[in-house]
Amino acid sequence: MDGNILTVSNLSKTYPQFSLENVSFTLPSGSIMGFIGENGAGKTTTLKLILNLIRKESGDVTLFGLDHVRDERAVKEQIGVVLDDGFFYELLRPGQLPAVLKRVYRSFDPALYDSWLKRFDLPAGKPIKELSKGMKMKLSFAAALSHRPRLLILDEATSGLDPVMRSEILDLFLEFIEDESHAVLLSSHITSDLEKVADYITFIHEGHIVFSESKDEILERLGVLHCPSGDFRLLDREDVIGRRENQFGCDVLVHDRRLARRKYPEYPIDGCSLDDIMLYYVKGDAAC
Ligand SMILES: Nc1ncnc2c1ncn2[C@@H]1O[C@H](COP(=O)(O)OP(=O)(O)OP(=O)(O)O)[C@@H](O)[C@H]1O
Repeated sequence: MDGNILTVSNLSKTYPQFSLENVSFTLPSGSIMGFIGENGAGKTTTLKLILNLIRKESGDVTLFGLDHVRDERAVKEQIGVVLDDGFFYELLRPGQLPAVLKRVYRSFDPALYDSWLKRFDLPAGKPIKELSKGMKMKLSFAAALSHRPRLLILDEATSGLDPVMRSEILDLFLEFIEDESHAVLLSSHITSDLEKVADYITFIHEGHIVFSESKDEILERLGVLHCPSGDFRLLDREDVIGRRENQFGCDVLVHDRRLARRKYPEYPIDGCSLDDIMLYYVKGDAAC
């Protein structure tokens, strides 16, 4: 296996009104990747394709050096999954889950599961359907972590949690990847969380990958230039990702803020956030 826990190559899937086209990215061991994109961009579809929960049309997915379809059992044994679309065991109680989980995962560790229940303050005897959304999410984490996976795949898994619990889960991710042989892939709309913990950001827009890059590099490179609306046409189009008009003029997301500072010293240029980047790509207008 190379240094990547996950390699996705040219993954495609077509629904009647949506297609995911040639999605490719790699997730190195020892890292956390944030998967971002607007509602309906294709995040859940990509994660479900990786997990072989839905059938791909074309492309390859390799996890731990294994093929995700041919070696599905061995691959699943090493993944912890938390999806946002409900918990499957509503009628059971947390204390009854080990009986189910040990049939699914050979390496399921009941003592480890109990320790997660305690750490998350979860009642073993309460029916799952009576737990709050946040408690169900925490229970999903306990279940996902108790077979000692090497990769966590999480779809909007922190959105129902309060800020204190979210911060605890983010610390848990950092702890999880510490030994360099684990990794986390998480989709989230809470980009401030990703700014705190992600090493890489993969941005998907309308079924296409816009970029998959080191978070620090992307946040250091891109910037927002402010100019009077009439001056926008003076900028080289190749420097511009998108622009937004406001009452004071025009804000322009540029590919390289250092280069833009040299080329356009008359205009102020700021750094940008992941939210800015999504907003300009999704809603920004690049036309003069
Ligand atoms: N089973 C399906 N049949 C038809 N279309 C589907 C199906 N599942 C998803 N889609 C469509 O695929 C597109 C991408 O959906 P997906 O759930 O992957 O987006 P997402 O990026 O996870 O969005 P969100 O942030 O809202 O969760 C949407 O237009 C959705 O309607």
